[in-house]
Amino acid sequence: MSDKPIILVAACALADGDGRVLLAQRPEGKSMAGLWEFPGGKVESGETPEVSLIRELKEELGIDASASCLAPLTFASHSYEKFHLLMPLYICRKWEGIAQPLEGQTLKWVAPNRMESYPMPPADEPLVATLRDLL
Ligand SMILES: Nc1nc2c([nH]c(=O)n2[C@H]2C[C@H](O)[C@@H](COP(=O)(O)OP(=O)(O)OP(=O)(O)O)O2)c(=O)[nH]1
Repeated sequence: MSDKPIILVAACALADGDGRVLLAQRPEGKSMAGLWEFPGGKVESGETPEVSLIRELKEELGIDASASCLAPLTFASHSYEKFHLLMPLYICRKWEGIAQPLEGQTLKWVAPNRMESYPMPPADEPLVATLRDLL
């Protein structure tokens, strides 16, 4: 049993033609500031994870993705102090536009075997191996 709320966050590994993935560094002032994460965010009421992710990719990066280009990859299930995070991670290899840091974040295209140089939230650490196997 857990009395923590389950927070649903949809996230995406955007993968370029060289097998690199886009990481975003959480800005100062946010929880877990300075850590590198996959773009995405909380699924809001009335949204599917895919609709939420398409909205977040537009808001955070200015790119257009379609649901048909979001493939389920893996997920994180991790207990933080105040909530339990359930985070489906999609992979997307095709989108329109060029990713830009529209919300004060720093962006970096990183090969999965170099991700240990980019500290990530604890929930994300087990996900990196799946990316390394795939890309
Ligand atoms: N987008 C994203 N969020 C992640 C990842 N790993 C991880 O633990 N998270 C957590 C951080 C946040 O607590 C939550 C995402 O919330 P959010 O993106 O909608 O909101 P936020 O950054 O303003 O977060 P917060 O201030 O409410 O903590 O999921 C990840 O790889 N990508």
